[in-house]
Amino acid sequence: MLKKDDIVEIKIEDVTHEGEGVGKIDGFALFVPKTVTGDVVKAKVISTKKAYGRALIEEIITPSPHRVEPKCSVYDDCGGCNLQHASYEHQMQIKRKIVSDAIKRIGGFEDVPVHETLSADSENYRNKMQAPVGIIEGKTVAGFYKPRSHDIVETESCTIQHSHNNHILNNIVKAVRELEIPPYEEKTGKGTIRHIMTRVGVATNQTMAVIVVTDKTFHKKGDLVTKIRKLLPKLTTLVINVNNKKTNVILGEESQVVFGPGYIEEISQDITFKISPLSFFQVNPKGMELLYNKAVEYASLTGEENVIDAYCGLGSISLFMAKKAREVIGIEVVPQAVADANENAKINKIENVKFIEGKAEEIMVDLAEKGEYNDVVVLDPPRKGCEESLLVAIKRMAPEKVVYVSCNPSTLARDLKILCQNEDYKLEEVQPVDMFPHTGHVEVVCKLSR
Ligand SMILES: C[S@@+](CC[C@H](N)C(=O)[O-])C[C@H]1O[C@@H](n2cnc3c(N)ncnc32)[C@H](O)[C@@H]1O
Repeated sequence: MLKKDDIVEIKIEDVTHEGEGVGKIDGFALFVPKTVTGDVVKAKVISTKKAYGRALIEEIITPSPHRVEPKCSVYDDCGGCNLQHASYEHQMQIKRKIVSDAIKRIGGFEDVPVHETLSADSENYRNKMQAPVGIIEGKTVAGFYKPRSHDIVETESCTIQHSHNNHILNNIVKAVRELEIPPYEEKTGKGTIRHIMTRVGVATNQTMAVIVVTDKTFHKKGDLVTKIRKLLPKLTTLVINVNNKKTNVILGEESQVVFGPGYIEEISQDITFKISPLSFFQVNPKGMELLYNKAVEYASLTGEENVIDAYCGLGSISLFMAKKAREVIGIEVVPQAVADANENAKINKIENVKFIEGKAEEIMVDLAEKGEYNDVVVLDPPRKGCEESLLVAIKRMAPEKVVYVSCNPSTLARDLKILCQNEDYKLEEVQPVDMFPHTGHVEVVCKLSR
């Protein structure tokens, strides 16, 4: 039985859905971050449970043929990426296997085709950055957390971020540092600046910065705005967001637009999207197009269909589908996202969509009880997946097609199993899409038919 501080030699046999390598010692599973299948490493055990433990690399004895030199200078410490040490080709194989394993093990589907992972941009692809601000050795810094901690790793040039995001972050941190505005300290609850969020409209070149603070009337606010305007003359909008709660949630509910419109726009396949600070928008615009085109293909639209887009965010899938369907109804819980969705329909002169604000599980149950019929239901829930009541409501509604988009293969497989119980639906095919290169995350789109 292994115990903490043991040093072991281990061959890595697989990579988990969290992007960690895993091997076995006498049947005991050991998870070793930043390893890849085929590595043989010397590792130090840092924690153990009954059937598994975690260990950190001490030395790479034999590197896997899939191992490459990470591009990022802070990769070893940072918790943002965890697969940069694997060749990009191999990352795509890892992700396909993660999806395929979940579909088989959790969903119980043996013979469903899981296609090769689709990929678009793999470097500087992220259009959104959320960086915590803190102090290291007396210096104000921003970056990302170390794995499983809230210790900040200073990051000036994140290799997966769009260059505008890095530039904006560095300059706002410079301004905060020069003005000596205190960063928020989680332990004491003191200080002002909590996070800096930046967003880029890649096709429009519009940029947004959101500074998350504990108090909207903070000392030197005017000086900070003046400095930011000087350092970042091309920044198109600046928003102050107030979050004074003891919470891991980054954005608070109150936002104040300092200059510009308070949102940015992105254009994708001739559709313009207005994106507000609190609205969800896919982080990899090129990957997003691959994903949505596949979702539209799986919906098999002919122009006659009524579609429900549950968990619609600011209406992105709804608008993609609306061009090829009779009508689309989007359902979304965040009021600002619904406001954006309505605005987006208007901007793009798309009239066959409507958006309902509320919880998808409640609205779908309601629609099913009223006997509403729809031809296609699209699901794109957050990581925790769908409520069972929503899946049962879909089965009552009995649309011909369900298109399930997910960023979590485990909850996806759990939900697919429920949809396919009693052969109500058949899972036809599964398409992984690499929306998050160099991290363990993967997006999936599935086609189900009655
Ligand atoms: C993964 S995002 C997908 C958004 C959109 N389909 C897209 O591709 O941009 C999930 C969305 O579900 C929303 N959401 C979370 N819980 C919800 C619920 N119970 N009912 C409706 N929407 C919900 C979130 O606010 C978010 O906009």
